[in-house]
Amino acid sequence: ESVKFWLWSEISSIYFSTMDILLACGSFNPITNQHMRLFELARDHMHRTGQYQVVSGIMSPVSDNYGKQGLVLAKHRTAMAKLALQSSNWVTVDEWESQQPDWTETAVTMRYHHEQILKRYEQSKPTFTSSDKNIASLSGENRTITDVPPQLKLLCGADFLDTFKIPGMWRDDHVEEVVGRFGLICVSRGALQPERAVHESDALTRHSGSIHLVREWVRNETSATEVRRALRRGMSVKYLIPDSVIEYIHQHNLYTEDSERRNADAVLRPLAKQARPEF
Ligand SMILES: Nc1ncnc2c1ncn2[C@@H]1O[C@H](COP(=O)(O)OP(=O)(O)OP(=O)(O)O)[C@@H](O)[C@H]1O
Ligand SMILES: NC(=O)c1ccc[n+]([C@@H]2O[C@H](COP(=O)(O)O)[C@@H](O)[C@H]2O)c1
Repeated sequence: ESVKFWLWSEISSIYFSTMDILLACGSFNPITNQHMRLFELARDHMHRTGQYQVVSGIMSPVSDNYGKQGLVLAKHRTAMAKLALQSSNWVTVDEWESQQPDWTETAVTMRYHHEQILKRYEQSKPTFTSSDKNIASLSGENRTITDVPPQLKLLCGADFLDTFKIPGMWRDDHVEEVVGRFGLICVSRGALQPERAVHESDALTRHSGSIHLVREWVRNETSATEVRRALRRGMSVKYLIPDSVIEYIHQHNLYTEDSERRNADAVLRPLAKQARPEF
């Protein structure tokens, strides 16, 4: 009986779940342990619904012309993220966004990754007989559902959700696209109230079925800003970010009074770009 139950639960989880790929966009200036925890928390949450199988995660550092104060070069932010994520067997860093000549809207980054996923899916899709059409392989954690391509979802923290309501920060059609077409997983952050952010936005409420709110019970208020502040003051950031990243920062003398002044008077690129009437 227990074998029967096990088989049933295995097969049903394959048949009834959707494969998901999580994409986190941000400065990662520098990457922190909590950035990596976001992926773990989101994956556990999605698996517990019984409806989603998270197969991989992508971290996409923003490009140099984002205009955020203290932003160090993308090549360093990417290198640090790669060092940190050496410890993950399912999350990788993607450089496409960081290498674009101008800052890229998150909806556009999502379109790019969505296309890449579809391409890879089409290339790797095996052919099936009608009887085994849904199951490609059933081998431990590598099982795949092949008649539906993986879905891309945006992964973020609660402060990201709050940026949707900042005037001029997001185009309405991009919010629709990110949330409605793709879907969003938002992890709580400190005292922020993501439920309220959804409630107070008509667009987010309309698509609340595609928004997954994850509660982080071990409240962790690590922020890259605080990490940079500690580094400038010569204080320890050990256990907030991986040792390999600390070493990289010291080797390249990355976070200094000077680096923090970078973009100090700049307008954030989304605000400047979206303010242009022809855009
Ligand atoms: N402690 C945290 N809890 C939940 N989400 C977080 C946390 N830190 C970062 N995030 C999320 O990670 C993503 C990338 O964040 P980002 O690179 O801006 O880091 P940050 O720590 O917020 O940086 P900064 O302090 O410079 O604003 C965002 O979606 C953000 O909400
Ligand atoms: N209109 C948009 O697409 C839009 C606006 C603001 C921020 N973002 C993105 O959100 C992320 C925010 O990162 P930070 O929290 O580091 O500022 C970045 O990846 C940025 O590109 C997108």
